Amino acid sequence: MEHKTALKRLNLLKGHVNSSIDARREASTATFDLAHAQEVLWSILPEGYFDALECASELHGLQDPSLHFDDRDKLRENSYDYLFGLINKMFEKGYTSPEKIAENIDHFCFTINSPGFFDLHASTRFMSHTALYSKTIKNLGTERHHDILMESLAFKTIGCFCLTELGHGSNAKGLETTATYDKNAQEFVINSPTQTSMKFWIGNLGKTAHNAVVLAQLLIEKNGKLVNKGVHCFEFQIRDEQTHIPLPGIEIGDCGMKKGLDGIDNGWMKFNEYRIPREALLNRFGDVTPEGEYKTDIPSDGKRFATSMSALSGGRISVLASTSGLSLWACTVALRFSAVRQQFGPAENETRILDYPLQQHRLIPKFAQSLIFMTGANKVMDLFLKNSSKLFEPGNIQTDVLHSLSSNMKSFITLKSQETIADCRRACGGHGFSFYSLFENMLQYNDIHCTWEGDNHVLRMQTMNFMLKMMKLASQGKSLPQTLEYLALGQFDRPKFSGSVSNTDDLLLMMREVACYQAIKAATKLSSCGLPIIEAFEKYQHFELKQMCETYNDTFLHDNFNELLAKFSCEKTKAVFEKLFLLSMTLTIYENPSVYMLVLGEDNFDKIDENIQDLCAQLRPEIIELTKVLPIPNRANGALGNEDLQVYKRLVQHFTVTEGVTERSNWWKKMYQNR
Ligand SMILES: Cc1cc2nc3c(=O)[nH]c(=O)nc-3n(C[C@H](O)[C@H](O)[C@H](O)COP(=O)(O)OP(=O)(O)OC[C@H]3O[C@@H](n4cnc5c(N)ncnc54)[C@H](O)[C@@H]3O)c2cc1C
Repeated sequence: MEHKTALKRLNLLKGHVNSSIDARREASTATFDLAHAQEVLWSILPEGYFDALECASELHGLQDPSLHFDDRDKLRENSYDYLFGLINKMFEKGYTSPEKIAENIDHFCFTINSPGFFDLHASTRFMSHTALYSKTIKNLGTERHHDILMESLAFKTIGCFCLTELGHGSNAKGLETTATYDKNAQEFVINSPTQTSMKFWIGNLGKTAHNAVVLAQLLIEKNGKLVNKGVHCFEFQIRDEQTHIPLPGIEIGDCGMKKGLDGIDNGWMKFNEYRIPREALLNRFGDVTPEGEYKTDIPSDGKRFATSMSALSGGRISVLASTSGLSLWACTVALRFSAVRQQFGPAENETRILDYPLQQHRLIPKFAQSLIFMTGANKVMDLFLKNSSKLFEPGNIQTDVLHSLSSNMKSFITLKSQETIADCRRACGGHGFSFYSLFENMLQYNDIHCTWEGDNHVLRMQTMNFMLKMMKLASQGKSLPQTLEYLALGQFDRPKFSGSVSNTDDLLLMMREVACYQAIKAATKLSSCGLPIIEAFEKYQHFELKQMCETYNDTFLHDNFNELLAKFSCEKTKAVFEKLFLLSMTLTIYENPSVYMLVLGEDNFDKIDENIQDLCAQLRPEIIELTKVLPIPNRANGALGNEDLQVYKRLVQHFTVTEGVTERSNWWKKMYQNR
């Protein structure tokens, strides 16, 4: 989309910005071209990002998420209103349609991340319904599931995706729900045979979903015995259309109190001999004939299951986009607040806390790092969309590359974002603890990003396995996927750094060499420790193997940002982004001394500290204007982070609109009982 159109739309979302003295002062010190910076950065966003935001801005009551502090039930209702309101507006304006979404569900999901700035619960609903439920029908279903797919994409049927059970989540192959084929009735009988087999944690299930995709062990009868054909997906109705009560044979409930994300109804479900038609099986990769015979083109149960699950990477990539957005959002709020907040110094003109080097060191490097995360997330989205039509092709290496890359990135970035958001909250002192700062919302939402769409540690193990396979290819001189080409450097010894720690090319080369060295070191450790491979893998998972994965992540992210720098045509603007790039690399090195100290040597490592200080000081005059480069709607920045920097005025506005703030409590008499 044209940058001008995007800017117009983002301005729509700003509301009226009354420029304050603080805001004018900060804008006056910046040296880069804001419009050019936006043009470059927004060019990597998925097409349609601003369509969804524009529709969101037109919905009543969505002006400021920090004014939404309803009770649990109201939050849930509101998030549904938002979901339906937004999608209907997008249909009305012709920005999308059920048919367009069907062409590429992942693309739709990537664009629908943006309205999350207004309501994170509604974003979750979109994801549970579209990225999990509808997408599974599309990927694993066939022609016979077309109508139900289109109903779901028209948002007439709301669905949920039921993999996790009380006893199993990560180990999906171990789940216990059964689907036994009854050839006389040509039906499957769904059962929850044990307490631990009840479906659990399922988003949209507790109170709202009409239908479900349920994963269950498929059992068919052969020679008088039940044979398990492994985990398969089934799509069926779970609630009565007239009463919304669960159908006979199904029990559904709410998972109860959670540590947050109350606007989404996570639910549990138990089956007691619940019968569904044979056609409910999503039969793209395996089918049961009416006579009860199992048919498949992929005979290996393991391969069939892996193929079925492979397209779920899209959900994980949405998490990447969301977590990097949350991290930048938190930095924006904390930086803007810090540019106004004054503590100590001369009585008549106290110092702004962002002018203290300490506050700069806490926030500016995190901003740089989060920006690198965001560009990396968008790169993976782009790669995924370009390859999405081929992801199911047998033997397509790109499927494994994308799966391992996105798993690895999710495992590191969600955790770093969590630290960043928590740091930003503390960097705002007491006001960071206020609901109106929005940090608590961000923290809760990002926290679950570390677990859903695959537990971070479990995901990282999958990357470890893939990388070890790639190491074998590298040792045989075979070609490698582009993201892992550095493995061919053959860096057996610890690299020796001879460049300058202020030169991004030198640091980038070092990062690649270190990543290769760490991978060779990990593979050598595994093969030489004398343990069986599985034991060795488990023993070194948290050490050498983790470092192999972390340096892969660092290398991918910084290589990618380096490519983006080539898109800047304005030298002054490029210079500012080069500083951010150097700062992010420097922070990465600083945060991982056990890997980088021996490579750089003590003297160079000391210079890293100095570089952080210098770069923060150089970026201080730019940083508040830099927050405007982000595609975050201003209205979503709560009381502390508005672009107009009128922090105190907004805080007072926020806490005074809360119902009953100045009223006497209804238990006030108790205050007098001891008198
Ligand atoms: C709010 C919320 C919404 C959700 N929505 C859905 C949904 O819509 N649909 C759905 O199907 N599921 C959903 N889930 C479930 C979620 O996907 C799982 O909780 C997640 O995949 C982690 O699985 P688990 O709970 O089985 O964790 P576990 O695998 O039991 O993990 C527990 C701990 O054990 C560790 N661990 C596990 N295996 C190993 C190993 N081999 N070696 C070493 N350590 C290990 C993990 O790292 C983790 O720290 C949701 C969960 C939540 C909380």
